[in-house]
Amino acid sequence: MTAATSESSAPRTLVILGAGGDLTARLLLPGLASLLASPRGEAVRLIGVDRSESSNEAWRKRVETAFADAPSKLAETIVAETTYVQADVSDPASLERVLAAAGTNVALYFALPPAITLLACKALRKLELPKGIMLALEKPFGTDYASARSLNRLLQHLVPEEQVFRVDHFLGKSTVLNLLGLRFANRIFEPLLSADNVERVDIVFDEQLALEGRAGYYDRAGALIDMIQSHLLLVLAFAAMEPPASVDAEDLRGGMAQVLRATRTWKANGTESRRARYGAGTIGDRKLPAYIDEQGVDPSHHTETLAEMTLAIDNWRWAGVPFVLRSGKALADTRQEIVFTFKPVPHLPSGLHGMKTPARLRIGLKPASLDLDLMINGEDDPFELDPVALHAELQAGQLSAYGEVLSSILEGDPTLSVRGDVAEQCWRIVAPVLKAWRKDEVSIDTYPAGTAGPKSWH
Ligand SMILES: O=P(O)(O)OC[C@H]1O[C@@H](O)[C@H](O)[C@@H](O)[C@@H]1O
Repeated sequence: MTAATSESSAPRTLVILGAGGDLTARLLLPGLASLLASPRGEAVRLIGVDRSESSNEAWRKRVETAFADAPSKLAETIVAETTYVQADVSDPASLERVLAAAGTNVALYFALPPAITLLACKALRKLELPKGIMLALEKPFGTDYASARSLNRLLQHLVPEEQVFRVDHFLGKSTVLNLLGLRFANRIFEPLLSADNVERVDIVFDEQLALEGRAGYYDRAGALIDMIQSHLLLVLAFAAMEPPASVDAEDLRGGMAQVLRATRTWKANGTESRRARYGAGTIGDRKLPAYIDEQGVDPSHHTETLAEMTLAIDNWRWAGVPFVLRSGKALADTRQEIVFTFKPVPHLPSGLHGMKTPARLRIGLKPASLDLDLMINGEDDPFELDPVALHAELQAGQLSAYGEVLSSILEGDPTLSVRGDVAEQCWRIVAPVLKAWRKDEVSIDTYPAGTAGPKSWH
């Protein structure tokens, strides 16, 4: 695997910019703990950086609390040694202090909103960076195609591409990575996965979770940018890419870029897309207000909480097959899967009857599972077809998705991070839909929270 290594053999120092934030507490620190407690854990130094005044002691307590669920010797050492630096990351002098504290073998994790990450990168341009420094950036990477391109250009001035980690935790999900083994290590599915046999592909990520207090971020993003522009397009890349020669960073990311470059909205103007927003409702025993009544939401943003878009892939393998990507919040069920629906057989022998559902291959993202839906001869009337499902439950990986992502950053292996051109392609693909929505060419529907979406969509 391609690995950007530092010459120093000192343990890597992970510097979290935005240490006081929600992402650090909810995902990064628990992810780090899961990595440290696994056989892949290695010694690492940790420095927390934020603009608010705090102390080493208070920061240590936060780390200790976040590590509580996955204790390990390595975690104990980190807690004992970790330090906190108060700094304004947009100020070069402050960042210089941070880098001085970090030493030589450094990974800088920007756990910050995109606008602040941009300011921090601009400030870094004024400094001499330690050789081999890794820069890890959270999604969303830019706010559109143009801003993603200019952020990429800025990063190019800072470090070589293999030292940039555009984090998308879906690439760390064992269930997404399963696609590679399933497709490329078994002869039985791959030859079938093409326009010759597949009628459509659905990539669905429906959640019961609602806004969960994230208005500050979500009300500007919405379901399309939050889930489809980033995560689901990467899942599509894994589901549709050509078999790569290897799974190293060059081949895998090259394969993803190639298929995404061939991907476009089904209609050039993006008006085949659909969007909706939840109204008041109940999920289980949780009563939810309408999205627009959630705290911090500005109704004038017209933010959607459910988005669907249909894509075409203009290449030999997939020409004419619709890929339907959909994700929403506050829905009745958690349905998170990739479904390949196969075309009808060329000829059903006359006399065999009762063909109800097409054959389907379903890959569950949460929980990890594999299903093959088939029609076979029924028990009573041997010429009557009945549906049958072959079902396998798959083991989820030992590491959380963030544990996997952090492991690759600490090892300096960019395979599971988003390459710059891939991030740009993802923005290019959704651009017609964003434009159509801004111009109100696609109406915004509503659905009561806790239902399967707008009635008109069924
Ligand atoms: O199921 P996971 O791994 O938490 O991923 C889904 C989450 O992914 C995040 O990136 C989105 O911002 C969330 O809105 C979403 O809920």
